[in-house]
Amino acid sequence: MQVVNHGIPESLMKAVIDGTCEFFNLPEEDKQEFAGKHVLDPIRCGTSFNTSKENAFFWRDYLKVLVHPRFHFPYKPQGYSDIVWEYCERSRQVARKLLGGISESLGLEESFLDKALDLELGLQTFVANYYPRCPQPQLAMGLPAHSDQGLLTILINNQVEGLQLQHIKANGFKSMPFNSLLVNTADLLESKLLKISNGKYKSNVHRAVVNNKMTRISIVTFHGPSLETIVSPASPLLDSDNSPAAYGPVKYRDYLEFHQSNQLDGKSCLERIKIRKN
Ligand SMILES: O=C(O)CCC(=O)C(=O)O
Ligand SMILES: [Fe+2]
Repeated sequence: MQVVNHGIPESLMKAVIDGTCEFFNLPEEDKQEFAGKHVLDPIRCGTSFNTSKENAFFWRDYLKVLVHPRFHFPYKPQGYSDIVWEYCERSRQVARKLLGGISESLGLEESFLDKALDLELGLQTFVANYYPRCPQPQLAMGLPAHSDQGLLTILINNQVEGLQLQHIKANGFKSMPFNSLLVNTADLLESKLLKISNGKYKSNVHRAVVNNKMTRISIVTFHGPSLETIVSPASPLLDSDNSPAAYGPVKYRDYLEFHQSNQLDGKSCLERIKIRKN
């Protein structure tokens, strides 16, 4: 979905994009300091998605940082951290407001998901994606088709087209307009609500393509429950005969670790927690 009137100033979004551009233009040895080793390290930057598992790399550099409940961030370039802190605060407010609306749309109290998923201590991850100009874009991919982990993701970019959403009916991918705040519904929202809400909140599958004219930057904030939350279908919505649980309970920390340690491949992680019927 696209969100307008979200209250995040355009100047702040632009400052985040500019700071990101400066970060990726730092000398390689400066960025190495933030490389990180484990998928749950608070600051990690690198290339592709998971180079230890991939044979061919994606045309993408990234910076991934855990920004809530504790804010971490690289200390350079100067001023980048303060700008991102402000942006993350505001995007988290937008995400919580949207999750309140989603709760209500399912006939639950506005605060239902907030309380059930402990969003006060919710994990928020900031990801900056940097896709350099690519001489042969038809031979490369920025990020392959995937669904996001977490509940909701909020995305902005530097006004360069590249994000494509999968359209089941059209049997293909369609480009998204590039000038709005884009919200993707992510895996845990599906696991909590699929079937129960008649598929109203499926996690959407998307990918990022590259081009040969301009570098593309996207900023994605992932909003999830607290790491210790056990996510399972919302009990007020379950009815053991008509709407049985479609997904098994999973601790968010385990799901996140699993998602980040594998290759990006459609919804394969969500499939792992699906309850199979014999
Ligand atoms: O760059 C984009 O538009 C998509 C990024 C994305 O899907 C992600 O970081 O999960
Ligand atoms: Fe994504």
